[in-house]
Formats: sequence, C-alpha cells, structure tokens
Amino acid sequence: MADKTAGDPSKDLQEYDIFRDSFKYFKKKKPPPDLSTVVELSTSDSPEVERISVLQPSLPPIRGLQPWQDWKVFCHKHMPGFFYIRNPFLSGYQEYWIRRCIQDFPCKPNLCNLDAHIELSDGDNIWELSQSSDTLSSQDKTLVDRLRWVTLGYHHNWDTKLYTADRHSPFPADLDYVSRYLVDVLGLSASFKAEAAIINYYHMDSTLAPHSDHSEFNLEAPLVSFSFGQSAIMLMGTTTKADEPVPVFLHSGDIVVMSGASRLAYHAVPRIISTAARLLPWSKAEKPHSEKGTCSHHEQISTSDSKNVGGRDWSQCDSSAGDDTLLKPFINSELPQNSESQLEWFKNINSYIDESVKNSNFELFHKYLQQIRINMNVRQVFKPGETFQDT
Ligand SMILES: O=C(O)CCC(=O)C(=O)O
Ligand SMILES: [Fe+2]
Repeated sequence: MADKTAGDPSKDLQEYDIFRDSFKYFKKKKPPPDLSTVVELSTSDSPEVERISVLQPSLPPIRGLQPWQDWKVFCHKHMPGFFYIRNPFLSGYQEYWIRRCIQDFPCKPNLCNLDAHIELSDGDNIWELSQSSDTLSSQDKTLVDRLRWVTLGYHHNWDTKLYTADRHSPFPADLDYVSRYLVDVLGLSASFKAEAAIINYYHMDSTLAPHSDHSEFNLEAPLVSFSFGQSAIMLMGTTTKADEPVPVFLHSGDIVVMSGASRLAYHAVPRIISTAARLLPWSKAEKPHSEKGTCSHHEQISTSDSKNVGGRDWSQCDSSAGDDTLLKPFINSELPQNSESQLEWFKNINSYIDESVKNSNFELFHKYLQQIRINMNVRQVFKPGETFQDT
C-alpha cells in the first residue's frame, strides 16, 4: 500500500515525535540534561509566562490554604488552559495531605499496586505494617517502599484504560472539596466534582512516560494535580507529540490544573530531582541556594540511591493524629449532597485538619519524602448528573 504521506514533507514533520526526544533528553543519566531550559514558573521573567489574578471563589476555603488573594498563579503562552499555582499551602498544612497519601489512601477499599502481590484486608495499614517490620534487614523493602500507585473513587483500570461501575469506592470528601475549591478559584467550572484519582509515588529514578489522560467520559472538566516531596521536571505539551513540550519544575506544594486545550495535552515526568531545602517547607536547615544536589536552573541532579529510603528507624514515630478513629469515616466517605449536611461536614473537616496538623509528629513522613515525590491526580469522570447508565 502506498504511503499516503510520501512526498509531503510537512506531513512527515508533523508526525515526528518531538515529545519523545525531549522526554529521552531529560530522562538521560549520562550525560545529565542541561536544566537551564526548565522553566521555574513562579520566578520566570520569560514573556511567555504570565502571572494572573484569580477571582473571588464562591466556596469557602478549606483549612490550610493561604488566602486566595495571595496565591501566585501562572499561565504559559504555549499551554492555554494550563495553570500553575505555586505552593498555596500554609506552613505545616501540606503535611495533612501528605499523611493522607501515605497513611490513609493506600488502605482498603482503595486499590494499589501492592494488591497484585499481597492480600490486604480492611484495617490493614501499609504505613503501620512497614513501621513494625523492624526485624527486616536493611536490604529488604517494606511495603511502603514498594508502594507505587493508589487509585480512589472510580478505579482506573491500567490494562483496559477504562472506568467501570463495579470498580468504585467512596471518593474521600476532603480531597473532593479541596479540588472543587481550586477549580472554583480559577473560575473554571461551577459543577466540578472529584470522582477518580491516581496517587503516584515516585522514587528518585522513577519516570512517567508521555501520555494524555482521556479515559474520563467528561473531558471538559479540568484535571487537578498536587505535588509533594521531591521536585520533578514535568513536560507539558499540546495535543500532538509533534510539538515540543515546555519543561517546567514542580515542587512540593505546587498545584497544576489542566483545563481547556491543555486537558488532553500530552505530558510526562522524565525526571525526579532532589529538592532544594528552601522548597521543602518543613526543612529546618536552609541550605544555600547553589548547594550540590539541589534543583534550580544551574544546580545539579542528584544521583542518590532510591533503595535506601532514609534508613529504617521507624521506632520513634508517632504519626497518628491523636484518636481520630471516630472522624475517619467522615473523611473517607463522600462529600454530603445536601447543603445542610455539607455545612456540618465543612465545620468538622476544618477542625479535623487543624487537630491533625497540631497533634501529629511528621518526622517520619518527612524522612520518607527525602527520596519520594507524591502526586495526587484528581479527575471528574462523568458529565454533571450522568452515571454509567447514561454513557
Ligand atoms: O506526576 C505528575 O505530575 C503527573 C502525573 C500524571 O500525569 C498522571 O498520573 O496521569
Ligand atoms: Fe497524566
């Protein structure tokens, strides 16, 4: 069969996968990539980057965020619909979400990569089981070391790339609410509802291949993505791999929202990089900006060994938020539908977050995050009012 594109050089050019080249370039260990082209959106003086002001949201803010007027929100000329919010969390409050990702979200009924290897039952807690495995030699990996992903709400099926009615658990109300609030502040959708999420746990040598997220039935609803722990280079492209992606840094606390033309854009994470101390809010020792192994335009890539997850000294850990067993069902169930119950829920969640931050010792979570990046990737699956019967 004749090649339809033969003799049409513009077509050849169009179909060349420039995105893949860029991914390979930033992934490469030897030689390491030049990071001077990676955009630090919050400090960039490029004319392509624009800081925007946000609108008065209609929803009240959930505890732990800076006032919306103070948020630093940026757009990029080559990525319409892409928003970058530089860490809007108040000091100490990223930890609430970090604890949710490490201690709570991996529990049943949610699904995770470990399900393929071990049978986890209701009440099993991967973090706590890992803490008690003090008999392991330092070569053995604990469960939390082997955690790579968790799915919430409608569980994305990695093989079929489909959501199905039978693979669903209640979407955690707190994550639903904070995602709705972010979408509201950006003025993107009044009807946003978080229905599925993937929590990614990256080690220092992890990458995420170029892809677009299109399994959802509602592709107009924005996608909300939170970063915690170590930094990353994210490649943000367009809807064709023939366009060169923009490499951007993502640091702990940063939030990306992909909407409009960016919702279906190709993106990837070719590299995790050690975060500069100044970008890890809980880091006591402020290291100088240019210290080796930190990340900035001119700084070097860490070659730290991902197998050694900050030692195995779990013993002095008190990571629980006091006796919160009574409150657990209320955060792990769905956001109430009617406004009266929602108001009641809202009062509870704010005091729960405060208590949780006040009473917890996050030392071991911080230690875990010395070698890990967590990404919470939140999506709306259905159009408002629709379910599987309508699709
Ligand atoms: O880790 C990230 O920043 C992006 C994750 C992502 O694209 C995904 O889970 O689909
Ligand atoms: Fe994605």
